[in-house]
Amino acid sequence: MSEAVATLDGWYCLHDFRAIDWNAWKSLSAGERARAEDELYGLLRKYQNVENAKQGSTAFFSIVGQKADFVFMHLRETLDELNELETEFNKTMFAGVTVPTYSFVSVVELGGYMAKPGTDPMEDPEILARLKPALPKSKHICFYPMNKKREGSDNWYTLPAEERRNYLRAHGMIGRSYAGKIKQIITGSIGLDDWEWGVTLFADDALQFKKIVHEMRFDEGSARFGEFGDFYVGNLLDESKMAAMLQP
Ligand code: VOV
Repeated sequence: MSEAVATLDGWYCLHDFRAIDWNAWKSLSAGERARAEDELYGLLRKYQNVENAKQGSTAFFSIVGQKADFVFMHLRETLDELNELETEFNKTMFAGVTVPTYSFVSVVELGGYMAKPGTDPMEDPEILARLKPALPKSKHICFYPMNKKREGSDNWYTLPAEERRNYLRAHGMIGRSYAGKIKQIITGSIGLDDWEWGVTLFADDALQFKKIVHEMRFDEGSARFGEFGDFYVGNLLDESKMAAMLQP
């Protein structure tokens, strides 16, 4: 049996994708729409307060294309809190005109492959900050789930740990060349959802998503072992942008 890597795990994560039922939204009266928006913006402010108190973080982005209209990416200490957030939103009037399209449950993860021997990573403030991060307010988001292949000789999980470490070192070198252009949050979902990881990228220039994913496809670790789900890409939302989007 190959040696399993010890992961470092941080905040739990829920990606909650919704579509807006535009006919239902337009059929509400002006008063009902105003109440629904007030309730939504009240929640956004509540999420911001949680982030200010460093008890979690929430990213709110529109989604381009037909897979969804917007996403909440929530990070919280416990799965219970994520459940409460979901239910709280579902009870709002605004949620009544949305349709859930996809969700992904995971936990912020750092692999132990690059761990420095003899040190306790949980004592390192830089690592703790990466496990419980404030989500970037970049202009764009890109999310996709992925697996590492388990087929015949291309089985990530039967590779010796040293070989996996070498692949990830090469992967990290490519990643580092995007410093300042892309921030990545890797969340682990083995045992939590239908894929093994969620990859969430943030950038001010959306073209950098295409560039990094393209470049990584040629890296042997991704070329041999990477399997990818649907891609979601979108733009940063706030109260005023959402209000403009919801203008009937
Ligand atoms: C934006 C840049 C960027 C950077 C700097 C970066 C660096 C690193 C390092 C150093 C490490 C190893 C962690 C450890 O062990 O300490 C990882 C780990 C990982 N990555 Fe990554 N990654 C990036 C970006 C980045 C992207 C764009 C993708 C998607 C891959 C693609 O083909 O589309 C990805 C995936 C992952 C995954 C799924 C893991 C976990 C693998 C495992 O088996 O555990 N990642 N990643």
